[in-house]
Amino acid sequence: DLEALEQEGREYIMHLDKMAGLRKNRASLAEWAYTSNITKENEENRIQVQLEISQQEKQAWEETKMYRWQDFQDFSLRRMFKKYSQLGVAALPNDKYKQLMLSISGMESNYATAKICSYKNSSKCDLSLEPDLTEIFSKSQDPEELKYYWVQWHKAAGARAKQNFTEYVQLDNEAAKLNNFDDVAEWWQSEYEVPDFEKQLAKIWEDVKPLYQQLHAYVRKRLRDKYGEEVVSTKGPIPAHLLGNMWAQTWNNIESFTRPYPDKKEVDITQAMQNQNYTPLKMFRMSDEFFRSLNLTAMPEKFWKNSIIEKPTDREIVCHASAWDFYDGEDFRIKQCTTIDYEYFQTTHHEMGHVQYFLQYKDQPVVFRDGANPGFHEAVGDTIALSVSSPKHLRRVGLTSGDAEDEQTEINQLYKMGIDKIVFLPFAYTLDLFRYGVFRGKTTPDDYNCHYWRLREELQGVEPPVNRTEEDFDAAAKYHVSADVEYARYYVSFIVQFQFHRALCQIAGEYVPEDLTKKLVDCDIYQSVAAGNALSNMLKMGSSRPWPDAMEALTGQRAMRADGLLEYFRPLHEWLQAENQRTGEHIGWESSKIQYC
Ligand SMILES: C=C(C[SeH])C(=O)N1CCC[C@H]1C(=O)O
Ligand SMILES: [Zn+2]
Repeated sequence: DLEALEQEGREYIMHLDKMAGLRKNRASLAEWAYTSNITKENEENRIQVQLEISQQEKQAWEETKMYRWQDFQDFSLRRMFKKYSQLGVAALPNDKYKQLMLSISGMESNYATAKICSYKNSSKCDLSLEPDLTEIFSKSQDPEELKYYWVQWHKAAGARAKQNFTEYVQLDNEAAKLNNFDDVAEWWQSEYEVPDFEKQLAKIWEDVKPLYQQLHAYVRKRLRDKYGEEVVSTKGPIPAHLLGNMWAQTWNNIESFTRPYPDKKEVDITQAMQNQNYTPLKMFRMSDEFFRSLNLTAMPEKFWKNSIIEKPTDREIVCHASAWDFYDGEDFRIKQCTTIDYEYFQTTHHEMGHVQYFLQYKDQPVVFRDGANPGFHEAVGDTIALSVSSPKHLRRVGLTSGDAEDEQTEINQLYKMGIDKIVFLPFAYTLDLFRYGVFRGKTTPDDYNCHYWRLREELQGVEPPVNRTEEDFDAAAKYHVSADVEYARYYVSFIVQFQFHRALCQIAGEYVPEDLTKKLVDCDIYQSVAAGNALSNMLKMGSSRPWPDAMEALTGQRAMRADGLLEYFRPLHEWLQAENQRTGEHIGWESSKIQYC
């Protein structure tokens, strides 16, 4: 009878889940070995292990299909079977699977090991993206120097990846079809378990665009004031190399000379950290202490032993920050090439947020040890960082001296947060709108670059510093495109983190709507056990329930909405509208004069 069949199914899937945990542990160890020591041998070993594991997964998948799990009564049991019924890339025949793995690791190792020659000394050709080019982009205010490094990096990391990328698209789409998806775009979107995901992304952009356009207009004016009309036009897009970041995805590095009230005290966290001899380990200890202050879980012993928090000098590694779950309930790691600056202070909290999520759901079945959706996993650390970057918290930890919270200081603070959080949204939206078009075949290899820049101009209002051709492939100059990492997760994260932050601040008694002594911009949930417990209740669920259930557990809302972000930035939005009115700055941008199609 059905009861007995269901019980048999339960015993089968729990055993399968334990085996899956061992496979994922083995796969993670092989991938860690490769990305923390990039050698041909470690690459071959990683691919060999992935191949063996894909055989075992294929075997298990054949057995799982035999069960009539759709008729089972138990919701969680059905959900486990549903997840195990999707084989993934292992559905490819061996030779194609291997080819796909080679094309992705070819792009990723090219990105991680690319070296650029110095602008000032053409015989010095050992500059890496991290920390060298990142530091130059954070400090240089020489448009010619920035243009040189922008062009060199996009040649080395972008153009050189075009062949591998074209192969990867072909093979990954074949894998998608073997999993009953039309293409990889549909496969990626299925992770969000809502039928109208792409429409939701568009709706959020519609809600945020007016605020973005005001901020874009203000920044363009301040950049034109500094670099002149020849370099920054009055009504055109902003040249992408002048925004302090290789991909123009966050603009924090131009805060010092664009902030609204320059005569208010400079809040240079990077300088303060360096003056106080911060070390990478201190940054990690401070982040761990914040999580513990919320009654969340301390980083386990193995974390401190196995993590890599500084760039090694004796080998090549993948520097792009990452957090790792080894699926054995005790081995969790972070790998990043920490530098002592505000940006990496944020990144450290971001990565620790991933590990905290791992710790909170570690007693779930392996198949549920995942974010409620990929955006949730990206939002945990950032939500904590919203408290850490508040003036109140920075004063608490001694990174800024006291300054009365007057209106001008508050606008400067919201501006600092806005050139991080608001400007990121059109960038993130572009990256996956571009790849959706590629996977759907609307964008072919002959128009990769044209379509990429058309989207970046239309949504972000930026333009390349020089003309582009189809010899270039600028999208792959961004880690996630070269590493086959979906990016809509960050777009979702930058929206839901404000919904999480607002809920946690209310629980902590730090935010009371309409109470001017309890403003959202000043909220710091540090040491609030009540907030920590509410966050823990959501994180413990992992992916065991559809994400609207998880979101409702913490915020009472079941939908992803821009209202949290818009509420947080409302005073800035009003200020920008008045300021752009005062200066008569053109809102929006006319088409670029740079050739790229
Ligand atoms: C820090 C990570 C590792 Se999940 C990252 O890739 N992030 C964090 C924010 C956006 C995105 C990026 O750097 O492009
Ligand atoms: Zn992340």
